[in-house]
Amino acid sequence: MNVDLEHLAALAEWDTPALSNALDLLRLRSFNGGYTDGSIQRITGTAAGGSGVGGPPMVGRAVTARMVARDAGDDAIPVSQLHRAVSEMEGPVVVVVEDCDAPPGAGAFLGEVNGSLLAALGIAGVVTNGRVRDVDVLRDLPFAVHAAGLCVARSYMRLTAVGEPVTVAGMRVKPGDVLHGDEHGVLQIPAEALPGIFEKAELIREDEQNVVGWSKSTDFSIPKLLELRRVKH
Ligand SMILES: O=C([O-])CC(=O)C(=O)O
Ligand SMILES: [Mg+2]
Repeated sequence: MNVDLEHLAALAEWDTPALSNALDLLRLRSFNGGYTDGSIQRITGTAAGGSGVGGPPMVGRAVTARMVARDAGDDAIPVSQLHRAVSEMEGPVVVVVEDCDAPPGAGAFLGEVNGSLLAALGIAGVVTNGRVRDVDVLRDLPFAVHAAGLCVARSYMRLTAVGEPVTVAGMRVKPGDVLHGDEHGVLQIPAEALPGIFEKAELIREDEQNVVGWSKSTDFSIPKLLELRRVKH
């Protein structure tokens, strides 16, 4: 499905909880899927020098890859395949790397060198269930990094596939999928949710702000609270 790039820019105005609520309202997917499960965190933000805390959301379309690192093997493919896939994707790109080792994290794909090359290609972020290194440099690169944590070594790291569906932190991702990420995690936005998601997000924000505003107002009372019926789903 085609994605309007203006809609991608508009997604960056919202945080992941708001967009997730709006997706629930649209009922385009189950309530318990389509987002990362908390086993990965935002390691760096998108602002120069940024930590994982604060900073603008990451928005882009997925370019996918698989890697292994724990043991030696002769299944490596050239990293140029990834660079080609990034350069051919229309719009901002989030590179999604599934670390296929069990357990993952023996060696990093993303560090200073791979990160600098991807920065030169203008990517919006990297999402991996694996680990990353050279974190001081990653903090200064102009894209967000979501990963399971940091690691020391490269080990036998190599890419083994590009352009295949992958699963990262419980989230299934296909090439071209729209991803939105912030401190809370990464959310997949079904293309058919655009542009309707914005109206739903506004509705929910109004509803929530009414309740929050009331909780702080002089009109608030415990009897009224006990009468309040907020039923979801
Ligand atoms: O050695 C690797 O490929 C990973 C890494 O640290 C870098 O990209 O700088
Ligand atoms: Mg390095």
